[in-house]
Amino acid sequence: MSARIIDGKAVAKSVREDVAAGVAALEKDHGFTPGLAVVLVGEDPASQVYVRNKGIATREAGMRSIEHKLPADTSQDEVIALVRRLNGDDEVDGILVQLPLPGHIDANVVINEIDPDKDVDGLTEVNAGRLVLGKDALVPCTPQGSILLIKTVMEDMSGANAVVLGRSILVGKPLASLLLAENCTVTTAHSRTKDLEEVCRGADILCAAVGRPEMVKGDWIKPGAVVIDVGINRVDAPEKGEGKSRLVGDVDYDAASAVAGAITPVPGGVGPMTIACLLKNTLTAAKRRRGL
Ligand SMILES: Nc1nc(=O)c2c([nH]1)NC[C@@H]1CN(c3ccc(C(=O)N[C@@H](CCC(=O)O)C(=O)O)cc3)C=[N+]21
Repeated sequence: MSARIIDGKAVAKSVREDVAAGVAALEKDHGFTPGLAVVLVGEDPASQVYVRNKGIATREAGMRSIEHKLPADTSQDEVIALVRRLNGDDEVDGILVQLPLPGHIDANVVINEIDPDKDVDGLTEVNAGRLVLGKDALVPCTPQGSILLIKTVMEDMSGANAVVLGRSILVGKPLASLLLAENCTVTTAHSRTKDLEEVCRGADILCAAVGRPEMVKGDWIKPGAVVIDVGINRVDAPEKGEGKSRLVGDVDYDAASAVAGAITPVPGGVGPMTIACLLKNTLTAAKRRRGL
């Protein structure tokens, strides 16, 4: 059997179209346009690409993109001062501080300065608390996108065994909370988990978010399972030529897709959903801030 391929790019496109329609409706009915502020500190090339892509996607959805690029030696206090200014700026509905930050800046401190109602990454303590308590949170984008992808192939997750591989603050922990909210029986597995392969083999929904290239093998997967590969790892690809690289997930895709019922590819799976959900959160934040 060969797994159904979950087309993250296509689902992301449809989410972005919905957001664009929502933005247009806000303009028409209420006369305002949501704005997303992105803060980038330093010149990390990968981060520059992400920030550029976010700006393009934001404008494509009809929203305003406000970009703040600060030099690598900007002090933590200066970054905090900027975040506070954006908190107080009524034209700004969402704030994203691009991670990672340079080593001399404590990301935790900076992130928690963001007004929780503008925290479109869902990374503040307030939004993490809201998520766990089942209140209206701004939900972290990658886990939110993962849930949307599962829903395209599974109508009802109720009672399903969901295994999340990885316990990061960005993905693993919030994803486990979201799966629980969908009435799954949730196991969070990690580097200390005993009999990891056996735990994975019990999963009706297996989400891999560990950042280890192709760690999950085909025989770890229950036949027919839904496999969500959150990993984006760049590995050498000498077969493509000297010095070339390619992207792989945390799952051995070829082996897994022979066993799974449905699977997300890398690239083209969860990645595109992250940006789509960022736009979705920005629209949500803009509406909630105005009591709509
Ligand atoms: N505050 C903050 N929020 C973030 O959400 C955040 C961040 N910092 N720092 C960096 C990571 C990384 N990230 C990605 C988003 C989309 C793709 C994506 O669309 N990837 C494409 C492939 C892109 C390629 O070809 O390189 C795909 O998987 O198909 C990847 C990675 C968001 N991040």
